[in-house]
Amino acid sequence: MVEVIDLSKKGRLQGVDLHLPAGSLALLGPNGAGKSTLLGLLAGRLRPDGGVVRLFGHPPRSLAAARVRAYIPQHLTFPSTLRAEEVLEAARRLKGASPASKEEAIWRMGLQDRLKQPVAQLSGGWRQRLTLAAGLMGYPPLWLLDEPASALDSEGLACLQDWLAAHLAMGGLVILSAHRQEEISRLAERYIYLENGRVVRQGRIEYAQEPS
Ligand SMILES: Nc1ncnc2c1ncn2[C@@H]1O[C@H](COP(=O)(O)OP(=O)(O)OP(=O)(O)O)[C@@H](O)[C@H]1O
Repeated sequence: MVEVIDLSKKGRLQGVDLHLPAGSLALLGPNGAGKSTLLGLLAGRLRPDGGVVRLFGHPPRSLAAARVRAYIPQHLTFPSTLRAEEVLEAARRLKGASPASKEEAIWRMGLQDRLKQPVAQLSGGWRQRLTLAAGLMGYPPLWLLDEPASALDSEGLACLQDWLAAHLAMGGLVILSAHRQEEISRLAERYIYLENGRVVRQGRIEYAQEPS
């Protein structure tokens, strides 16, 4: 459950309210509307100037909130000399996830044939798949994803869509930002539309497709 009441960040976000018991929510809006700011506040990376956030009852900067949340920012870099498999193993240890969770993350994002490659040699889309596999491994209940699909090809998007659907089927919660209509309709059930840091409309996404 995500609860947000009158959340503000000076010059970037104003008076945002959210009540999300489960399901997936897309943050929409033009460049600079405040989507990443809202995700950063939920992720505990930014301090609000006003308002309240509770993630499963926990304040976002608490350890308890960190345990229930995966946050994948727009630009995440790994040491370029590490191989993909080393990144995934480091993520597994950091999270205390099981080897089976790591294996699932690898096949969910179709990374089986890329494991030996150094991060520096991966294309942008494959790096994004690696980032998602490392970040979402072990199914923390809340996924906060900043433009998770912008670098993905259609196969990568299908991988993410299937994984996200499995997560939602288990009662998980996803908040993500997106621009392309294809991503929005395949990844989210509801949306809020931000302009100049304010929610100007919200509703259901009408043409959400079944996962492949
Ligand atoms: N570190 C920062 N310090 C101050 N203002 C910032 C900072 N980062 C972003 N902003 C401002 O906050 C506002 C919201 O930016 P934000 O990155 O949240 O928008 P966005 O909707 O995610 O945009 P995009 O679609 O381009 O990713 C913009 O006016 C931006 O210039």
